[in-house]
Amino acid sequence: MKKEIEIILNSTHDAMIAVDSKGIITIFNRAAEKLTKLSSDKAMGRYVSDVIETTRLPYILKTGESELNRKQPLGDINIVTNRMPVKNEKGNIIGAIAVFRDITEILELAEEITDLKEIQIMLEAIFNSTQDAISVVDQHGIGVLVNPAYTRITGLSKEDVIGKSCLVDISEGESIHLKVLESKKPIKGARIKVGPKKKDVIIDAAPMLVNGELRGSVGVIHDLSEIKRLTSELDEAKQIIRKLEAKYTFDDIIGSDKKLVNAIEKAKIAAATPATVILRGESGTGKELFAHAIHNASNRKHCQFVRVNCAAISESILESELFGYEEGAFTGALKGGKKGLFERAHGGTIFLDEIGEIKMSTQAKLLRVLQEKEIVRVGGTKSISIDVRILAATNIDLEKAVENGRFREDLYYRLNVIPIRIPSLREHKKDIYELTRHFIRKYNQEYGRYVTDISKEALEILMENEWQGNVRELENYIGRAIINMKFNETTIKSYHLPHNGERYRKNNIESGFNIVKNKEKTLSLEEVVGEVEKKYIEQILKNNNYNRTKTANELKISVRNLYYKIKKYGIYK
Ligand SMILES: Nc1ncnc2c1ncn2[C@@H]1O[C@H](COP(=O)(O)OP(=O)(O)OP(=O)(O)O)[C@@H](O)[C@H]1O
Repeated sequence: MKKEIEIILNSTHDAMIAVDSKGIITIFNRAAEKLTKLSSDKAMGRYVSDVIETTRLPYILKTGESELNRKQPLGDINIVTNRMPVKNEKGNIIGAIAVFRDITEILELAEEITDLKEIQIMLEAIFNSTQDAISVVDQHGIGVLVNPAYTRITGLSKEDVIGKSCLVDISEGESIHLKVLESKKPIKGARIKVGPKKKDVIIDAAPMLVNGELRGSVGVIHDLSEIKRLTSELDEAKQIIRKLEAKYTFDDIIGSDKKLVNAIEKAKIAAATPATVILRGESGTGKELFAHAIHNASNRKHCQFVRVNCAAISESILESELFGYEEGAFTGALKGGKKGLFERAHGGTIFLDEIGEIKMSTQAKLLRVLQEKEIVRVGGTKSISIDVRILAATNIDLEKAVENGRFREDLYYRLNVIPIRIPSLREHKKDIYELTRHFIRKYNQEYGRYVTDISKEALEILMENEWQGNVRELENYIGRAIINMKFNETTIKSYHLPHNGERYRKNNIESGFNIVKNKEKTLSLEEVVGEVEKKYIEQILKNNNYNRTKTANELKISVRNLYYKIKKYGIYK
């Protein structure tokens, strides 16, 4: 029997030490040897505290109390111990026993579990807060996980998809999850429609492989309307940036007619001086093109070129845009104030387009800049000196505006240092062929076409046109003609030329009502008026080849009001 007990004691992983009533060691098993690194020969028959200090067995002998699950370090390991007295039938203490176990590994495991829990919490936070929807399915294509963004984008809740086939959320297109599960390969940029609202989305999906075994598929769903919105914001930003750099030079001005060449020669001379230049001419004649060329031929070409469309910015903010403002100048003013465009153009050129549209009080401030070469920020008192070359442009009769008291005479003279009149296209029709070929080359690049020329008959039609919208109108006209051509056609023929004006005009109001008629739900009166107004403005702008002054005149509204509406409705050329 003694032998059997010995085998049991030595085969358990728990270390065991027993003592008699005097504290002399009577049991010291293999696990105890391993743990204490002592052989049982050296331990057996000795007083326990002489062998190991930490057993506390003498204390148990004395008090007769048990100590259970006590955790403590032992050398460089951690142990958990149970200690208890051994009593006879009468209840007298005849010995004590200590059973202990190495829990270092368990503690390390627990630490790892805590780390894993933290990672899990972090992943959950990312999963729940990302703007992109995430959907996870198992290897059979059954939904297992979706995040809140998934519900926001698709309109489907967890309950709608979890435990269900991955086909439930698709309203148009194929299941990308199924394709991934089938091919075990990732798919990028797939476009489908999801949910009851048929949301347009782009999906990137990848297989989940654990040790090479397919366990499911994870899909990230991007809201396409959001991407479209961001792209259009980016386009807008690019438009603004484009306006901040002068990209044309005199080489980009096409034409050899004497009137145009005279204007170019005058502009080249002006470019070599620091003098203020005013560019006069109808809309679309190339005033901005000339302004770019003058800047790029001047010694300021390496500094900023800032273009300000004085008609496009509302009167109330034009001043603060031009001259900047001090902190607290008005409600909504930025902390620390803001630099104006004149300060930003310091060392460079400012191009004040549509200068005839600015109100009298701003004209007074502008005069000061021209006279004193300094500005005062809105809400400020300090003068800031600036070194900016001024180029201005207008298509209105400034002399008449002076006569009517709408434009300051002193400012007129200050601006009129070097006036350059750019001829209307009617005055240099001879250049139409050269310009047409120039625009053909431009659109070939833009549209990836191989148009080489224009036929004699088509050119004759161009020569007969009045070109109220000048070179801009011709440019758009050629663009539309090229769109009308088949891909294998290389010469613009008369039948490619768009029919102008009247035909479109007749249909304007009708097409305006059609948009309203075709709507699925009943729109509010304001929405209907807005839709028709937008469509109508777009049409008239198109008829006038985007000549804003002419469009405003036809619509009988101010140019500024037209700019406001163009911005409000997001009308782009
Ligand atoms: N001589 C020319 N050679 C080549 N392109 C030209 C020429 N004149 C005008 N253009 C082109 O015609 C379009 C209109 O020109 P631009 O914007 O300079 O006119 P603008 O007189 O400033 O018009 P607006 O008064 O309406 O602002 C531009 O795309 C410009 O590049």
